[in-house]
Amino acid sequence: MSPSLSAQLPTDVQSILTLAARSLFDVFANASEGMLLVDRSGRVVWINDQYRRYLPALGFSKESDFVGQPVSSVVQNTQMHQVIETGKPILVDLLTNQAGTFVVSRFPLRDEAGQVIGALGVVLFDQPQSNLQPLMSKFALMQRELDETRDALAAQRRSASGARQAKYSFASFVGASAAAAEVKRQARRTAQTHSPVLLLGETGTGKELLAHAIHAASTRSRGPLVSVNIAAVPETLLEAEFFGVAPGAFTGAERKGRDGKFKLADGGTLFLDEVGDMPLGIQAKLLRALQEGEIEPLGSNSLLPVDVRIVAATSRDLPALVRAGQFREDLFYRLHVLPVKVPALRERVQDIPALVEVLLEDICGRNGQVQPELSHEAMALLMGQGWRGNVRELRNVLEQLMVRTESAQVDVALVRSVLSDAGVDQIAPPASSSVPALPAPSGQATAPLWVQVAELERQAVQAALQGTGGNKVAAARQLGISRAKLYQCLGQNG
Ligand SMILES: Nc1ncnc2c1ncn2[C@@H]1O[C@H](COP(=O)(O)OP(=O)(O)OP(=O)(O)O)[C@@H](O)[C@H]1O
Repeated sequence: MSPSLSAQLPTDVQSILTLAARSLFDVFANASEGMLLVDRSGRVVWINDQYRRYLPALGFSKESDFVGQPVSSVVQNTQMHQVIETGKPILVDLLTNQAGTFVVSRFPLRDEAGQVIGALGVVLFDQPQSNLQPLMSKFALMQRELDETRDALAAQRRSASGARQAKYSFASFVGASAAAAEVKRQARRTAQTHSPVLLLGETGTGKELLAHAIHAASTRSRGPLVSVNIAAVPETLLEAEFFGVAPGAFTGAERKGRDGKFKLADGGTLFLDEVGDMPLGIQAKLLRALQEGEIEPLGSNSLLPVDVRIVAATSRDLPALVRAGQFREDLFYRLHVLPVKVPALRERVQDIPALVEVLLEDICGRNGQVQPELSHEAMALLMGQGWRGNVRELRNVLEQLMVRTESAQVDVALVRSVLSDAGVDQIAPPASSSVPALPAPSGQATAPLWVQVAELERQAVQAALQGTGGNKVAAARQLGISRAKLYQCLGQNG
């Protein structure tokens, strides 16, 4: 039967709205899985028949024990009080409690004057896993695709910008000498804090390696590690490199804007290599970024918060630069919170055999070469050098050695020839009959540690003395110890 003409919509708006509200309520009441009403104070005043079946699961056997109670004490994780407080509906939400997981809607109820006088809760679905399965799996798929795309984009950005995960850990820092152990101990301690770290040491001593290791051992290890070699970036480009460029600030390639290293390192570590080479103008801006935790991209008038941990390194004498007015004193103190002095290779000659072993393994592995042995004299000669370029210079010499040898053993003559061609300054060329300062034979491994250490020290001092023709001052300097310590190592009292 078609609807009769008399069954038409009322003509005044108020009546239409009242009708619409009642109809909607009826639709919800019949099609939903349950409804509950609370008053202004959040007390349950009514539930419908469908809702009643959840009472046992909520821990109530009688409706009269449930109705009349504050909703937050009878329905775990309810958000009805939030709707009453804010007057805003929560159109779709997931509610999980001891009765299960539900898709729910919550609406404020208002009086004539617009005052919130209560709220209506509707259970739309009580088995979202099965009811909403197609929707949920589509959502999960899209979410997964979004995550994968985000990861791929972040990886692309990282490789394009120099941001990456740490390449080295503390285990990569080869050396068991007292000096090496001490620098590792200090660097490890800095990894546990959030303050800036300042790595001080000559070129090639492993400052960058330690910066990676500090990042890898810190709570930021999952974040990016971004490096800037300040000496390698022209002064005019440094500001954009650090702080980025706002869209539209420039024309051409920069039109779209670009993130700076600070932004790229957000949540991670920014390694500032050669910080002593930073121009004064940028120093002021860097100081502000460190103090305020905010940066201002070029051409933008707004400040961007960034959360970056700074590890800086320099081979220059920063206090001297401060005295000469080339480095800001306030920035120096800001960076000098956790200074770590990285020893020169000549201060830890005992580590040279282990370094040679690791570096040769790497070089030969890359070239597909069989790793040769170095004769004792050849090793002693390497241990007697000044190594102004430190581990990097040692590696270069070993690479050249590998190019020039085909034999299973490298002898002292070849090492001498490579050193002289490479222009390595021979601070202490040992006599060909020298006794190399090599680790104690394994037969001594059962002796108490202090005996073995003392023996190693004695051998190192003797090798250095032979290299300096008996000059104790030169030998002590070469070993990085005092003259008194040198005598002590020889078992003499100076
Ligand atoms: N203790 C070490 N163990 C193993 N390899 C090392 C060690 N120290 C340095 N190296 C290697 O020596 C090379 C130079 O090290 P790195 O770049 O970290 O030095 P740096 O002090 O940062 O130098 P620069 O100041 O010139 O930038 C790298 O190949 C590094 O892996």
